[in-house]
Amino acid sequence: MGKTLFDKVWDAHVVDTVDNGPQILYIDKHLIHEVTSPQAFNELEERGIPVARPDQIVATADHNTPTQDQHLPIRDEMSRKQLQQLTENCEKHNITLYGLGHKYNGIVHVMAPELGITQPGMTMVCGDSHTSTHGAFGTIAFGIGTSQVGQVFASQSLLLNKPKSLRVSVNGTLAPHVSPKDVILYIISKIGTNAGTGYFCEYAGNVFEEMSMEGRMTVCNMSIEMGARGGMIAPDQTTFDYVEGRKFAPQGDAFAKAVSYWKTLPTDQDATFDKEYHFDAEDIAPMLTYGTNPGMGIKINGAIPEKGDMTFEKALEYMNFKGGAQLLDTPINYVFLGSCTNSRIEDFRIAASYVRGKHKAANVNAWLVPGSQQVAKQLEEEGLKEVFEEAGFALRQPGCSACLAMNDDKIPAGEYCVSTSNRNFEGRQGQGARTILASPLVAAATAIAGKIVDVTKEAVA
Ligand SMILES: CC(C)[C@H](C(=O)O)[C@@H](O)C(=O)O
Ligand code: SF4
Repeated sequence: MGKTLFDKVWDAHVVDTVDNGPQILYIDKHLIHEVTSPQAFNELEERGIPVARPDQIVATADHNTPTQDQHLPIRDEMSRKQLQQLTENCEKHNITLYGLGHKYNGIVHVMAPELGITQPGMTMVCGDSHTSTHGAFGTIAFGIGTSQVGQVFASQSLLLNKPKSLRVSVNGTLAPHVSPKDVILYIISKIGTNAGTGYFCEYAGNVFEEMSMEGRMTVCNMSIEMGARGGMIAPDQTTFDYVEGRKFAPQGDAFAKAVSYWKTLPTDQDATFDKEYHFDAEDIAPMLTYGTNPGMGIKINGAIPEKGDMTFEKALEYMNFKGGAQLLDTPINYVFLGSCTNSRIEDFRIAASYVRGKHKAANVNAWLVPGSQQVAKQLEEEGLKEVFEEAGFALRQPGCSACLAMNDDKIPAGEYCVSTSNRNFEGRQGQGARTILASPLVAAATAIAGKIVDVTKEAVA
């Protein structure tokens, strides 16, 4: 029987198998950040265990970093301490850290791919659920808990039960205003936030084949929001072209050799999956969420369902929306363009193409937070910084920012925020804040209009 992409990468990393039990998987790359690493370092120290492969670990500071005045000492004590601790731990254990202000600093799931740290066929982990992002490269990448972070520090491997396999196929032609974010929000709205529990997902079909790497990362990023441990897309020429020439990618002959291996990874024709879903691209429209989990999504010109269960009712109450209502024309005072879902250069190019020559509505606070220093630099080089500044957007420095509001970037209670991030949980963007998830295009259009508008009726460059 044929093998799936997941099987091939998994099997290539099995170090040992417990009879009828879990397997020990070798981990190629371990990414760490300030929030989930300190306890793991402490545990190692308490037990006198050294870090097994410091050269396979890369650290960044992203979650609670300020997005203004990053050159100044951090005011927030908790944030300052966490970053200090990360710096000390990395120094002590010889781990490369791209700390605040470093030219490679950024959100872990943005900076690692852009540096070529993420490569097809790898196993990658991070103490962070959106590690699934890296699956866009045909990589087994998933989030782990703090005790597992310790396991990987100590052994560069993990004890794991092999997950079941799930394939989500989308074929056909997407309408012009439909972006990768809409594709994944649509999928989750259809299958729910638990459909992937216990599974590792592969996205297949011409829609993903035709997507850029940025788009594939957006899709894989949200795999965790449908409950899957991770999501992957078969590596192809788009992947190889993206990886080639990046700082930590193999160079010259080594690259050619790697590509010939990567080409063997796509799922075999006769491989089977434990569960499959199929969708038509023609059915997908720009999406919005109306509730408090990413599965509560509707088409931009659709209506909120009339009725639902307790979770639904509670969500509507929190969001102050009515069953059966449309979201179009809802006044919006906050727009957040950022997060590891949508803070790559392509996301901002799309937003800029809409914003160019326009100005944000007077009621809107529009924040644009690049995913990394390199993206920030690109914004400048491509003249997009100017476009956004002229439109009245506030450009901040890289970090997770209002995606989870661990720093000062909080949405006030009761306010709606159209956000390009991945989670709309209660209080996610600040206590009492109401998040509406959307694509960069929809977020940009909202900022200009000061309310939700039907982008499908607009011409897009
Ligand atoms: C802080 C971190 C552990 C968390 C995660 O695991 O995803 C965060 O990144 C998030 O998006 O909620
Ligand atoms: S940007 Fe948001 S989702 Fe991504 S790692 Fe940071 S907090 Fe988590």
